[in-house]
Amino acid sequence: MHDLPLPFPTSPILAPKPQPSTGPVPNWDPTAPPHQPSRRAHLPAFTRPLPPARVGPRPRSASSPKPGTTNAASLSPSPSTPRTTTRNRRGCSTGSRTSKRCGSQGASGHRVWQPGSQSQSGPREGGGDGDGSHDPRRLRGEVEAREGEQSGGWGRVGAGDRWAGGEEGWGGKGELGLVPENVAVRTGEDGIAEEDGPQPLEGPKQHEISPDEDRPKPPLVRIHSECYTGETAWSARCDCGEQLDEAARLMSLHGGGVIVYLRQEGRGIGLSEKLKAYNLQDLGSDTVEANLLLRHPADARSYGLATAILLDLGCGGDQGIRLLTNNPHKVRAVEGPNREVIVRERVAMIPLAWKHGGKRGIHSKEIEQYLSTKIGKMGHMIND
Ligand SMILES: Nc1nc2c(ncn2[C@@H]2O[C@H](COP(=O)(O)OP(=O)(O)OP(=O)(O)O)[C@@H](O)[C@H]2O)c(=O)[nH]1
Repeated sequence: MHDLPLPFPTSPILAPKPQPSTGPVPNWDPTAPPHQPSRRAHLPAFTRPLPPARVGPRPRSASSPKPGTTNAASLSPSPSTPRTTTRNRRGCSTGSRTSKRCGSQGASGHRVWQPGSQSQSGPREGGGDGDGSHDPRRLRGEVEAREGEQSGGWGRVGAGDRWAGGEEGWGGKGELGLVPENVAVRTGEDGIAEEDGPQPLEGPKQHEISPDEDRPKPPLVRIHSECYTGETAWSARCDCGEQLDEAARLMSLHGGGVIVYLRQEGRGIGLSEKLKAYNLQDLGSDTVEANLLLRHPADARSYGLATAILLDLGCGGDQGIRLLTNNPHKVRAVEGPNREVIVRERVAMIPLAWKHGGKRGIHSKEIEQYLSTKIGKMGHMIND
């Protein structure tokens, strides 16, 4: 049977790509109006549909979806938040691009918190990195090109989940963790959730209303670069693992957010080259010098994919985002040349050891050198 293009995004896992037609379509009705494939049918399927919610049973209310249609109820920021997007039998979201809001359930079927309305902002004059890598049309192509490479998919983070791309683990060139209020974060001796950690379900209100404005704050966003050594092995050479957990913790306390996980290990040079750089650092080079000695740029990353992902989630427009970072280049890069995504606020990621006088977080000679090189040579702003 011929597969007509679907009017909603499909997961590469669940749905085969439509094959080009080689002949007349069986049962084709010549009197029927020509099929107009929707624009969405040709857009990349960034995400795969949510697995069944794992945050425990929820009482079914009269407005609960019927079996066969699902939505991300467990990620719903507020019981009063209208949920209009449902899924068809394939589990695909039927939400439309135009109605999508950053944080609302989007094309992927994921729900990320996003308050308020938004409109598209006009282009920014003379903005951007100037290297052309953030042209949204190019970004879209970049995502499409990478779609084929995706080995896993997208995941959300729910209670009990760690930072993995859903059930199949890491995958793809960029991954997304959607952080609901009941996110699980690491706790322990140096844990970050002990003192003022997330308060599941009974936690803070999902929509933070600032006193002087009646509209909610822009969503928190973390664009995180892969760091196997820091996040998985908890190396004391960098604070990457701490930053990832801290981002999740902050989002869990402040109504959710978006984590875009980019597979740009070692600032884009890859794990094996980063390990070579570590050897050079042991011989006295700093992180920048080590990269240069290995004939790599000091920072080989790009953020065009992150911009495209945020746009796909509806994070473009006037409301903007609050970006968790100390890296000014990241702020500029993620906005794109025409300021497709507006960073309204930079939220500093202060090392826990600095915040807590060395009582918490990572402390080592290496990390102090690592941080001082970031400040001195890469312009990072590690302050509030
Ligand atoms: N080449 C290299 N990469 C490193 C080193 N230490 C950590 N990384 C990588 O650096 C990336 C994290 O980037 P950072 O520069 O620490 O931080 P950032 O993302 O630019 O800035 P923040 O948003 O403030 O965290 C990850 O991909 C790590 O794997 C190192 O010594 N050498």
